Amino acid sequence: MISAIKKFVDLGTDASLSDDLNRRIRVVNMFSAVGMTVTFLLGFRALFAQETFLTCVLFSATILFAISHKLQAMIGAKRGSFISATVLIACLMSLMLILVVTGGSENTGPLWIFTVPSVTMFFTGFRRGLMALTGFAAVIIVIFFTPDNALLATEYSFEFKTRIVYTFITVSFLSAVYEYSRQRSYNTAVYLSEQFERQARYDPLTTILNRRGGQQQLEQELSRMQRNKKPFSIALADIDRFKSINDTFGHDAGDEVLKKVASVFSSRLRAQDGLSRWGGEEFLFIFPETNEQDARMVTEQIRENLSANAIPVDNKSHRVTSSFGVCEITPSMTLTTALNLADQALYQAKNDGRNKVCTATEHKRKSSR
Ligand SMILES: Nc1nc2c(ncn2[C@@H]2O[C@H](COP(=O)(O)OP(=O)(O)OP(=O)(O)O)[C@@H](O)[C@H]2O)c(=O)[nH]1
Repeated sequence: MISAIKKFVDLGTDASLSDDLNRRIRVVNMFSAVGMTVTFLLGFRALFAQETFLTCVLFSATILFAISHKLQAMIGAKRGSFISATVLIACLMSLMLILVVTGGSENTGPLWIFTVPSVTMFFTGFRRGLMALTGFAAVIIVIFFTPDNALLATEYSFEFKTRIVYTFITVSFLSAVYEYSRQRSYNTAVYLSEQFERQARYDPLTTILNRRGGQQQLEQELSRMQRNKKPFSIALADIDRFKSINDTFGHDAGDEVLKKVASVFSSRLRAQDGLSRWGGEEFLFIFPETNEQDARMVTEQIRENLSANAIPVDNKSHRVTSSFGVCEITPSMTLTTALNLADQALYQAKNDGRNKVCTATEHKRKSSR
């Protein structure tokens, strides 16, 4: 029973949608359930009281509430939720207009229209809600104040009608203010969480991904490889004798060099490749769907490009080189193993005299000699 209710309420929600949209979809579903139940029970009561018109209206509303619930799943979440919310609001407003025109039980029908502002605002948002409520208020005014009560099937005092209209406008205004500030707060919260997420993944100095961002990229690439079974490669790069740049020209010049090296590295990459700052003067490259030999070739071009062009900082040219360790990752390998192999290859490149590229296979061959 509980799982059936949960299924009904969750219909149309999806983890890929925003929390706000999923929440709206759930509320639309709950509202459909309440609308269906209430109109169905009232429809039965009207049937036994032999009020044919009211019975038809209420049962039609039950059907519309049920349709609005199904629409979300049929049309696809975002558009479906918009259409089903529109059907719900249209259904609610039509019921309210009938209550206003007929007076409902002992002329208390118009009191129900106060449910409209909050529901409309919540389901349709500030702008559309404001337009829908303005239209609804205009129709109510026309129904109430058409000369000789021509559009009313009952009679209300002038005082009652004006009070209802004033109060409705006030409640609508308050609901609009509430929805507006709710939307603003939600947008601010989303903006801040995106900023925090960005700060947590990017390196402020070089503006490329930091280690955390690189690690996430690696995990994404690993799961992609597990799906398509195509190996990919990584390369660890470490700037050669970077300490001497800091010691000779100062830490600020060192920072500038790091920024420029990151930009030289990025400029040689394909759109699908990844680059992150893995540590102080260490960088990680990810080459999707690339075997070790091809990754070696690309890395060799990057190495050549860096060493061939001096980096200008504070009117001085710095010849900067880097060593690289390349490793191909196969489906049977863990990331830790691959990073260790790339690290060992990198230190082999350092031992071989720096400004070199060494692959994990080459390192293995050399160390087994
Ligand atoms: N300016 C600057 N320096 C950094 C940063 N992060 C790490 N470093 C420096 O990078 C230097 C790395 O030096 P080492 O690990 O000794 O290696 P190296 O001098 O590059 O020599 P090899 O790696 O052996 O070629 C250290 O002096 C760190 O202080 C940074 O963000 N900015």
